[in-house]
Amino acid sequence: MADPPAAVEVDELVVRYGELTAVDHLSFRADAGQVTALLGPNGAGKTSTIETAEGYRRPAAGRVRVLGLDPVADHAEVVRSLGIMLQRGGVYPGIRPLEAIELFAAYYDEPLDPRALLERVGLGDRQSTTWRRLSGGEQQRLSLALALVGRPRVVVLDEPTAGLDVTGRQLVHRIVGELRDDGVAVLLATHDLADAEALADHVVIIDHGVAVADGPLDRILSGEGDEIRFTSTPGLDVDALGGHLGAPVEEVRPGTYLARRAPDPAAVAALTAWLAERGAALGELRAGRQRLEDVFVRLTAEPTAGEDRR
Ligand SMILES: Nc1ncnc2c1ncn2[C@@H]1O[C@H](COP(=O)(O)OP(=O)(O)OP(=O)(O)O)[C@@H](O)[C@H]1O
Repeated sequence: MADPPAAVEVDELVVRYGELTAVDHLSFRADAGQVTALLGPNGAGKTSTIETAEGYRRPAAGRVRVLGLDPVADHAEVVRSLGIMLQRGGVYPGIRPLEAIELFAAYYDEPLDPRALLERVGLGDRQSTTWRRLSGGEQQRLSLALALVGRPRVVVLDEPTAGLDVTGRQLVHRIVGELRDDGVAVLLATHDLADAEALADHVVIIDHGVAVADGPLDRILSGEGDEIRFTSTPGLDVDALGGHLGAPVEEVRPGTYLARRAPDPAAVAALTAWLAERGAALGELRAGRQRLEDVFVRLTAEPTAGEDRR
């Protein structure tokens, strides 16, 4: 059976600025009821891709479809189905949160209730403060509310937790979870890899305009699978430990170790017994599943001269 149409489909997309190719034959899809994280170092091409999906930029080649529509040719229709959380403003500085939400709500046939939405983003007690006097985190919350008011089927969040306190961050996490449960496609561009690891179902990592990883989060984190990563006292005898485990062990950073063997319970037991015999500490222990940050760094690190990308 054919796959259902993607909420966002990026197909061999090329975006150029003069001589510079910012996005270079990029393909990926974001589906309904899923959070798709778009990750990449500064200048990787994330914003260029998102702006093309929003219809603000024309592809030099390839194409983008949002709910099967062309974001440039069908702009008005795409904008009605798309909720975009802008990083900065986009509203008149003298406007108050409730007014802003009511103003945006007027564009839609069946908007969410503005007062309830204001409460949902934790701004119930900021109704009469003007935008310019809201704190940075409060402005972020209002931007999120404005993205949601039209009940969008696709939501684009650009750094939604940047500058938010712990409560604000938890609130964004909860709302993203609710959107996913409601069948909304969420496209999340972020540099916060802990956020991406906590929220994403699907991950696309871009580097120099090219996808260097694209797949379900679980598959990306399981990677080659055959490794145990742990932290302990720096300077452990890795050769002796390797002999004990029957696999090479490397101290990848002072106090962070990688044992290249299948992370079965026997191997973990052998490792912890070896550490206990020497009175060595055990900090973080990751068996099989890598951290998204480690995968990201490995895939996007610039190779130094004479070194291959691993
Ligand atoms: N309007 C523009 N004119 C010229 N070059 C641009 C323009 N916009 C982006 N670029 C360049 O295109 C490349 C990709 O930029 P883009 O903003 O898409 O990356 P990004 O992944 O969103 O980066 P960041 O994480 O820093 O926001 C960069 O080299 C950037 O300098």
